[in-house]
Amino acid sequence: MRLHRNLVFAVIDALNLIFNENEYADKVIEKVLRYDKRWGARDRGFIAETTYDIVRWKRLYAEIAEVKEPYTRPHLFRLFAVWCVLKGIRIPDWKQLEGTPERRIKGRFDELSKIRKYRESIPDWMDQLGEKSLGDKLWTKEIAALNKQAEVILRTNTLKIQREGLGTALQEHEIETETIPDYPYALKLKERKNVFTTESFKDGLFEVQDASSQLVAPYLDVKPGQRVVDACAGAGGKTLHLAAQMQNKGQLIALDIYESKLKKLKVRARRNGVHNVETRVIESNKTIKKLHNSADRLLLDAPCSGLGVLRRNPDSKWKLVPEFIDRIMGVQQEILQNYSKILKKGGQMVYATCSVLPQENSEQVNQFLATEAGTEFSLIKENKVYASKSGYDGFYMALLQKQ
Ligand SMILES: C[S@@+](CC[C@H](N)C(=O)[O-])C[C@H]1O[C@@H](n2cnc3c(N)ncnc32)[C@H](O)[C@@H]1O
Repeated sequence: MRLHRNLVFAVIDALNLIFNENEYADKVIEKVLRYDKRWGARDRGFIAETTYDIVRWKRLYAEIAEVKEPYTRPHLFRLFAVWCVLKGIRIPDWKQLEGTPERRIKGRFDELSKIRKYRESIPDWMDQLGEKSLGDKLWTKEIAALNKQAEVILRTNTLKIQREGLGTALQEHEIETETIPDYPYALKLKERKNVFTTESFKDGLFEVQDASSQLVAPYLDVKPGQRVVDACAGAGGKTLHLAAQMQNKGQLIALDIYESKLKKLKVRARRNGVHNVETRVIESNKTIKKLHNSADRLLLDAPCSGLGVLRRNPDSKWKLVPEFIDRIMGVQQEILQNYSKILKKGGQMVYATCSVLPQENSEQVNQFLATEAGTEFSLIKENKVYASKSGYDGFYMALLQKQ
């Protein structure tokens, strides 16, 4: 691979913003990709993938390169040099990369790879928490799987097209896909491509949604004509799936505490041809009270640590702190206790997270069932989805019924 100076400089700029200015990786990549309109798909792919790679392996690379935060530009070039050597890319004769100690880098890599927190490039606290929560064997496998680059998975919008038709439509844009057994709406891209510029996307024929996330809406078993509440709807990834499962019939109420997210949901709903969704911002407990005892189905896609989706958000490894997980666990229990009142008698709800930690998942459900609010509920089934077993994101979902 021949390295192009302007692309590498864009990567260095991106790393500076992510590591030193604490900006979000996805936003930074959007920003640097706007530097030069002439860059083609391969150039853009190089910038995005190299930046994500170095973000993912920050701790390991920094240990190898012997650099500490805040990183100066020469430090960032040293991280980049480690990336080149470990990828087997010839170091160009640029002055920023002069004297790269290739053999030492390989030696340090072999040595550090024996220790999980370096090999998997994670903070000490995360390694300890993962091991304590999942046990040594499962955590070792899980964190390795969570460090793999996520494939691009699409969810067919069955309100507009069936999966086979979507595959054919994408082929016309030279996008090759394959189905995934046991995921009835999913198409996996055979090769990473930008799907957002296709007519099929603009026409709302699909959404980009990980395979594990596609399990959540069907778990709630919604029916056309029901009254369904999605209480932590965000920008609506699962709301749109619920609407498709309801065949656009019935009432779907999408709630969130952030209006900005619900605005995005409305744009996506229009594109998807979803007509049965109404958004409401949760301004106070009054918004919830008005809905008490009214829903046939309720989705609680709770805010969480996001430990199950590290493949797609590797910068979370450096932005997450244990105090956030402690705080969000309190919010999860409050959501279970307060929002479960939205369900009618006989109604069903799904509590879901994109975390693999039992304390955010089954332990929250058990704790809820042991409280007064939980006495009316029983657990029907739960699914603990591990990246190391499924090959997709880590997720949790529990189906509960109100007596
Ligand atoms: C896991 S995300 C939802 C993702 C979304 N359901 C999707 O499929 O795209 C959790 C959402 O909960 C929202 N949230 C956080 N605290 C909340 C609360 N107390 N009540 C309702 N929603 C909350 C966040 O704004 C965020 O959008």
